[in-house]
Formats: sequence, structure tokens, C-alpha cells
Amino acid sequence: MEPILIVLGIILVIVIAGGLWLYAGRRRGRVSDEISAHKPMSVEDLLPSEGEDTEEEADEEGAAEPAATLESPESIPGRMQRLRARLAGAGGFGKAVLSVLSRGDLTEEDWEEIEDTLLTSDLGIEVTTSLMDELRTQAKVLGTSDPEAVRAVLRAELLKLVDPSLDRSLNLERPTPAEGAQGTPAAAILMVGVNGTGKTTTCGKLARVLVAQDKTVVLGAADTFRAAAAEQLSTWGERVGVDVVRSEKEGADPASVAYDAAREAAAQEADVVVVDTAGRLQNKAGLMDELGKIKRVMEKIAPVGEILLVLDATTGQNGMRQAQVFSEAVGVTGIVLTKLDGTAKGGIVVTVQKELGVPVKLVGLGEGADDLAPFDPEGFVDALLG
Ligand SMILES: Nc1nc2c(ncn2[C@@H]2O[C@H](COP(=O)(O)OP(=O)(O)OP(=O)(O)O)[C@@H](O)[C@H]2O)c(=O)[nH]1
Repeated sequence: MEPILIVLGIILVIVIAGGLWLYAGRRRGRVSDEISAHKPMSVEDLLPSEGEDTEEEADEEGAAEPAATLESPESIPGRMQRLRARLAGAGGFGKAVLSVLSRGDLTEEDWEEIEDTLLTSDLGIEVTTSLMDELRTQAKVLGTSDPEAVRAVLRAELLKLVDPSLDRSLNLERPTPAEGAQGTPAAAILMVGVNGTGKTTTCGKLARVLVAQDKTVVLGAADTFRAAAAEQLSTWGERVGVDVVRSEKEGADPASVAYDAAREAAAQEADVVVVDTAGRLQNKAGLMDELGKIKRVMEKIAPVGEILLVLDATTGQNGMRQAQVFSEAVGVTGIVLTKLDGTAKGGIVVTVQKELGVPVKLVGLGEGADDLAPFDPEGFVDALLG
């Protein structure tokens, strides 16, 4: 072989070897970078570093409406059990009666004490007198004043007074539209009563129960007298995911808001529209005018099927007088007795039903969102008797 070819061969081998060495060096550098990037993870690695990815994520979230967390009520059996316990805890008048009964054979003084207790429980004189007569007669018939026997008679008599046969269901039937009305009218519930009895709260709690029963609901804030009432109702609306029709103007015409709510519910084909009203008891004529007008304008859409009078159980006989005025001002179809958790005077249930001739349909037993329940006569009497 020519010496020149040998020299060229050696140069070629050196160039190739040098190239390979340089390439391998670059690879080594890159691999070491990769290794450092995959260093073992700490907890901090799992969290986005400040001001970095969070901004991107926030932008993405901002673009999409944040999903509202809607509330739904506790199951009815669970709610009823809790409510009964609360009512019993309020110390229904039964406790006082039972403590007399536990003395054994009843003396004339014991009977009088029972009568006093019944009287102070808001049963009223008439009901108490006839109940006492019945208790004494039954004790004679049974030939005993044995406490257990008298208790059983008292339970049966109270149940009779509360009247389990009354229809306590809410009228949620879709009404026939008024002539010329547009859309599909919703079943309408009008909530009336003196201020502070719990109307707004009851509207919210009721909407919550209806939504849980898969009903679509619209709330109407026709309590335009107290600005905070519309705000309070809007908060309930957000919590349970229903639309609230309200006026931004304080002191707006309540009838016009009620009409808008009924019309909106018809347009949405909602199942139920619940309208909250103000409870000013300025004078009977004024109240009749206001409530009468609200009802009349709502009936331009469809008849109002349910007018619920909200009564505060702690106001006793005073509340009864107010109830009379409301029931004369606007035909009441049912009673919501609130704040039963704060009184031992359960007798108001009997009195109000008797005086107004309409059943207690719902009871409020606390400020919590689930503290509204259908009225259950047996559960109520048992809770009263402790
Ligand atoms: N303890 C108890 N408090 C209740 C009950 N129902 C309502 N309340 C409370 O009573 C207060 C008055 O309730 P609202 O719903 O604002 O009464 P309102 O009738 O709408 O009052 P106005 O809007 O002024 O007419 C609130 O603090 C409620 O939380 C109940 O069943 N038990």
C-alpha cells in the first residue's frame, strides 16, 4: 500500500473517532439535564408554585361559570324524627300533666292542677272545659283515676281535638289558566302573616322541600316594605337554585311583583310559584286592600290555590287575634305554625284550627333550613305528652 494512503487512512480514523467522542459528550450533557429535572418529588412538587400555573387555572375557571353548590333537605323521616325530639325537648304541656298523673290516685286538687296546666297551654277555656269533662267522665266510666288510664284517655282526646282526618296536603295542582293568560300557570302559594312570624324563612324552606321533590319553583318577593326581605329571599333562591322575582325599588307595588312572579312562573312552565308578602297590620282595611289586590292580580294568570297563614306559636292568644284579621282579609287555606320549638304551649294548634276552620299544614321547629315539616297529628300529640 502507498504510504500516502496509509497516512490518509489514519487521518480518517482520527476524524471519525473525534466526531464520535464529541457526539457522545453532548449526549452525556443532555442526559444529566434530564436526570436533574426528574429529581425525587417532595410535597411541594405537587403544589403549584406561587403565581405560576394558578393564574392559568384561574383564567380557565373564570371563563366557565363556577358550579354553584345547591343544598337539598334531609330525608322526610329523618327530619320528622329530629323535629319530634325538638318539640318534646321544648317541654310540651304533657310533662306537667304527667307529673300530676304520676302521683297515683287523683284527688280533686290534682284534677284542678291538670285543668290549670291545660288552660295555660293555649287550649282556651272552652276546649279545656270540655276536655276536663271528658277526662273525668272517662275516669268514672273506667272506674279508675289510675294515671296510665287517664293518660291514655288524654292522648285519645287530644288526638281527636287535633283531628287527624283533616286534609293537610298542599294544593300543588296546576290551575286552569285565566282567560287570555299566556304560558302554563304554576300552582300558586301565597304566604301571609304578621311581620316577624317567619314568612320569608318559610318561603325559602318550602322552596327547598319542593325542589327536593323534583318540582321547579319560582319565588316572588312581594314583601317590598322591608328591603332586607327581598335580599333574604334571593339568598334562599341561590341556596336552592330557584329564580327569585323581585323589584329593585324599595316600596314598589307588591301586587305588581306578585303578578310578575306568577307570569314568570307561567313563562318558565314552573310547577310552583311561592309569593312572600309583607306583614304590616296597619289596619284591617289597609291589609284587606293590599292582600286582596295581590291575590286579584295573581289571578289574572290563574287562581291562587293555597294561601298559607304563618303564625308564631309563641304569641299565643295574641297571635289568634291577628290570625282572625288575616283570615277575614284573605281566604286562608292552611296554617304554618312557626317557632313551636320555643314554646310549651302546643295547645295553639287546636285553638287556631278551631277558630279559623283550616288545618295546620306545616310546622316550623327552628331556624335551620330543614326545620320545616308537614304537620303530623299523632307525632305532635306524642311529643306534647313527652
Ligand atoms: N326558633 C325559630 N325561629 C324561626 C322559625 N321560623 C322563623 N324563625 C325566625 O324568625 C325570624 C323572622 O323570620 P322572617 O322569615 O324574617 O319573618 P317574616 O315574617 O318574613 O318577617 P317580615 O319580613 O318582617 O314580615 C328569623 O330570625 C327566623 O330565623 C322557627 O320555626 N323557629
